[in-house]
Amino acid sequence: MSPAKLPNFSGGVLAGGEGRRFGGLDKGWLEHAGRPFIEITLDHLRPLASELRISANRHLDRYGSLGVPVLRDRLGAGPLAGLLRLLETAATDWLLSLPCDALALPESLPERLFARQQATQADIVVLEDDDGVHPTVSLTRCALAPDLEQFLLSSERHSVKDWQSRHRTVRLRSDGVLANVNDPLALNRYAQTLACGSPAHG
Ligand SMILES: Nc1nc2c(ncn2[C@@H]2O[C@H](COP(=O)(O)OP(=O)(O)OP(=O)(O)O)[C@@H](O)[C@H]2O)c(=O)[nH]1
Repeated sequence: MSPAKLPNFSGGVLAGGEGRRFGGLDKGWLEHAGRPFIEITLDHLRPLASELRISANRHLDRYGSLGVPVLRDRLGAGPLAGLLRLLETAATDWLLSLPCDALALPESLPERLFARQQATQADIVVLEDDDGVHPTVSLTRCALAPDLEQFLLSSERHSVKDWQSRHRTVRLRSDGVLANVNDPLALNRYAQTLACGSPAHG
């Protein structure tokens, strides 16, 4: 699918986590190559999405200074809480979500997610690579927002995979690099592989 044929979609960056593996730092504001993670991640979506939003729970003014609406969680915990806010306020039928530490993405990811959705008529498409499934790198039908709200109200475990498994969810096998850096080791490894000229899985 060419960029010109992409359906309208909403781009959402999940940046509301506690960043425990980074010592509690706000991951969106960590830097790689002199740029905050949040800016690098937004750039993946900026040229293609019809609207962009950030889901965050601290440093709201700072996130707001990026010129993108910022949504604070209202219900639930973990990435699903952010996903709910992004889904229920989207002005489009589809949400493409990314974690705020998505420093590198497989090429043409939006086109490939939509192509997989159209081929399968799934409600959710999640990215999978050699490291496993990445539930927050996904395309989700926004009409699922009321179901997600019910799920958050009724379940104790707020696992993204558990919620996605209630719906027609398919995987998109990645044939490229996804660098989402969850801890300092992964960030160092990513920086080193870039310095050697060959980005590797993060
Ligand atoms: N809005 C929102 N986003 C969240 C929440 N928890 C995690 N996220 C985001 O979801 C994505 C995946 O989260 P994780 O990497 O599993 O968790 P994290 O809190 O960022 O990091 P750790 O504390 O080290 O596990 C990240 O981009 C987080 O910022 C939350 O409670 N609310």
